[in-house]
Amino acid sequence: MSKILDHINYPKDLRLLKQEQLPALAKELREFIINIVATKEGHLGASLGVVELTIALHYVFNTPDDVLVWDVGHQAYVHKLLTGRKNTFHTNRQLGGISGFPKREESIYDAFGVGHSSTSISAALGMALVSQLKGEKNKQHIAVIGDASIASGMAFEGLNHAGVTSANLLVILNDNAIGIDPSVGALKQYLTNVKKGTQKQDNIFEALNFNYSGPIDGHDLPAIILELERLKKVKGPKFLHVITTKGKGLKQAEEDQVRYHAPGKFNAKTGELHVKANTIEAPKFQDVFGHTMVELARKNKKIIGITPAMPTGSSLKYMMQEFPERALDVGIAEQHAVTLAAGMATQGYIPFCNIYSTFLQRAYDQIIHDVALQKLPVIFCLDRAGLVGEDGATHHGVFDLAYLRCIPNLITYAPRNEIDLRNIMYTAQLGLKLPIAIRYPRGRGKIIDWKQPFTKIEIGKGLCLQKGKDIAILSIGTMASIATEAIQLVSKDIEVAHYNMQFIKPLDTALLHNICKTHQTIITLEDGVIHGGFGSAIVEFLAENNYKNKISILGIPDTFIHQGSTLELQKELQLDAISIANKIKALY
Ligand SMILES: Cc1ncc(C[n+]2csc(CCOP(=O)(O)OP(=O)(O)O)c2C)c(N)n1
Ligand SMILES: CC(=O)[C@@H](O)[C@H](O)COP(=O)(O)O
Ligand SMILES: [Mg+2]
Repeated sequence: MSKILDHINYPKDLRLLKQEQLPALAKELREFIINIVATKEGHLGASLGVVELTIALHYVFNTPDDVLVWDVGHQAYVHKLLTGRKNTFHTNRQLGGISGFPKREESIYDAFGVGHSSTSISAALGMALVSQLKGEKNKQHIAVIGDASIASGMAFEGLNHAGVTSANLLVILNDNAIGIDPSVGALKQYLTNVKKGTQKQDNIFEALNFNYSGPIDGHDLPAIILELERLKKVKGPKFLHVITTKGKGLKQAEEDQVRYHAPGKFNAKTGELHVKANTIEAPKFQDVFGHTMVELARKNKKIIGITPAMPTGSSLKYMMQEFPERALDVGIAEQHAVTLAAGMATQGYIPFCNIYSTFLQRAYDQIIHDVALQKLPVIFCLDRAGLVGEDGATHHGVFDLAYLRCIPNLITYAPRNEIDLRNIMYTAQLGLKLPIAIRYPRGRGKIIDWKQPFTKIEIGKGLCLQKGKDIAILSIGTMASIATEAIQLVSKDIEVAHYNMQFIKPLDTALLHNICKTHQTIITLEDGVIHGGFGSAIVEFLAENNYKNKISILGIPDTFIHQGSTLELQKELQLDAISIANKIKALY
């Protein structure tokens, strides 16, 4: 029997359906998403939770003329299927495929590019205000934002502004009471009370001048459609509170919402996760961070762990389990996390502030103004540094070396392996006079036996990993292991020296002088942008000291890098061992 979804490619097809057909379509959409995500991986729970809401939005509103902005965008799979991407959805998040997030160049239905949270209200308000200026009276501008994302500062800034405008803005709060991990904070408590009907104080959103309605059941299609039809005719800022269940329709995803946020491969029929064969693997850097935090916190009572909404992703959850009062999830609040850490450091405590490299971009002024300028010894642990893979351009942590290196007082270090990560964490909590940023990649390292006794690392010291007279490679962080492979590939013909500089700041200038004097040709290797990053630091050193060595900078070129597996991207960017070996040969 032909399915309803077979006949739907765009919202215009959807709008031809009778309302009674929509629940069946919702079921088909869930099956479609489950079947593909089960084998191709991706974000699951969030999209399963907004199937009815997405259908209703495209059914009632005249998209793309009415604009729909998804916050974060990890929940936009249904939107993608209903807006021309059903036949390419199997390429979701893969090299050359469609993006896992809404992206303007991908579709006119993707009104705004997303990936980082809490931007939707500001973006939709911007569009709404321009509509007003253009005299477009009936156009609606809709921001769909989750309960964790709305608690972020940026979202509040947008609400605060919108409330004093007459913009045609509809903010839809998709409240499923969870982010990736359970939502936190006073706003979450407020929303829970609203749901339970026990909220005593005034409605926050009405107090901000929004025409508020809800909470309504976000899986009840007739109820949502009725309410959206009503809101379509209301002018000015409106706020609809919708209650949904993350993972709706897949038992396991409803029951273990954290795991099924992005579950990896699973059995589409049973919902069971694929269990890996029992092989001994090197740990994830994240787990090295998480377990080391616990170990250090047991001995040093002044240590505090901070994460903005990523306790599971960062593995700070281990410390949260053992020391709940000293390990804090502050919600999606990167700026707050940094300044909170700064405040704690003024009191002699030792905050480890763990933030994904890409999300720390949000808190740039806080690093400069609140931490570095005041020489506060905050320990930044920058997770997901370098290429992150399938999340793509919005999430690669490739800018940090460049954006941190120019900040005075900030020590910047990239561990070569798991043991170095442990040791620098140990070193940092012994007491530094300055802040330090420690950046490490997503995923597994290479050392199975990583839990070695702690050793102090000398700040500002690089390492000679291999001597060689012909060419010197200067690597940073985990790129060292790719450099090692490349050197092996050419070792029959070329003697390549390998230095892992460890610190981008302060640079080991004594070692650099030595390298420049003994090697005519130098290659720098980093998993960050080549403009302003590690290689640039070495070029500056050469220029400042009048060295005339031949130098080649390998890293991320001056362009945004799309999605793909990290290995695929490394090959494409010629940052894999074979490409680097070829580069060495070409320079020899
Ligand atoms: C600035 C920023 N910080 C952190 C994240 C990581 N992140 C992605 S989704 C998410 C949770 C979002 O929760 P919510 O808004 O409630 O949406 P839901 O997943 O429940 O639909 C987080 C923390 C991000 N994308 N952007
Ligand atoms: C949408 C989003 O920002 C997160 O879900 C992100 O995809 C998590 O990335 P990791 O899988 O690397 O934790
Ligand atoms: Mg949520």
